[in-house]
Amino acid sequence: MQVLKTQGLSKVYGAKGGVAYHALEQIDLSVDKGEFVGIMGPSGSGKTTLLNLLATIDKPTSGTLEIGGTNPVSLSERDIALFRRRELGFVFQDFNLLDTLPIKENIILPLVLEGAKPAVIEQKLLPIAQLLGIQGILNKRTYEVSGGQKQRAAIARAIIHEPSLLLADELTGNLDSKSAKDVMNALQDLNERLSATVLLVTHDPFSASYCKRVLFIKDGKLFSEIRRGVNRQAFFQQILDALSVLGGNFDDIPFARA
Ligand SMILES: Nc1ncnc2c1ncn2[C@@H]1O[C@H](COP(=O)(O)OP(=O)(O)OP(=O)(O)O)[C@@H](O)[C@H]1O
Repeated sequence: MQVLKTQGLSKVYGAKGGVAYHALEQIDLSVDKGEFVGIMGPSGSGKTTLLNLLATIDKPTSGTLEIGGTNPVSLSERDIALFRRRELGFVFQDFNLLDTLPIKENIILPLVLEGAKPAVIEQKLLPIAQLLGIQGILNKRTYEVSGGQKQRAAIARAIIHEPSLLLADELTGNLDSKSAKDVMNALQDLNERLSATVLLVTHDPFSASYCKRVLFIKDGKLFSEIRRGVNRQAFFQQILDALSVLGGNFDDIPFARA
């Protein structure tokens, strides 16, 4: 079953009056339920632009977009906000947890916003917390837990309402290598055990090596695609090779890590 489909998706900045800049051109992308897809590309290649379109934060100049069978571009502002809340989960580089709330309250927020009953909330919370290895920190405040634990809590919050698609933006960017590994292993478990559909935008070949498929974009166009076999380390090497063919400017790539 297809969760995400784009056809000819394009974004031109400054089209009205200013100098037109084609940030994304004719992106055809399709992601099935349960896939774990990475998007990589040099600085300025259009990754954030693509993510903003998929996140329904920005609208395409042309082309079509479907998430879970709905074209969000056709919805009213109010319905887009609801669509985003129900159909999408977000994980960001800087966690975006609310420091005034305990970890548990942060995680259950999407269900509280939906008016779910306390019993239903408890029923959904524990299995996800266990899967992500954070059941022991649910009553702690955000300042009492590590960066890796914060990010795993953010992943739990992004998935607890069972969205069609989980969008992750540089989710290991603020983590040391041990925490990054824990977070990526947790995300992989989530993808495999719950068939969660994940789309990850990253500069980091180590994080990307956890994906089953990585797409590379360059100058706003899809450039190439590689699929992972059984061996993650071998895929890491394939990603490095693909990046060197891609060229361009990559900031802070930790080439040594596998
Ligand atoms: N609001 C905007 N107006 C005009 N040009 C923009 C705007 N936002 C992005 N761009 C341009 O579009 C291109 C793609 O930008 P985008 O932020 O999507 O790249 P990126 O791949 O995410 O880069 P990075 O890895 O550095 O974050 C860049 O050349 C950028 O300068």
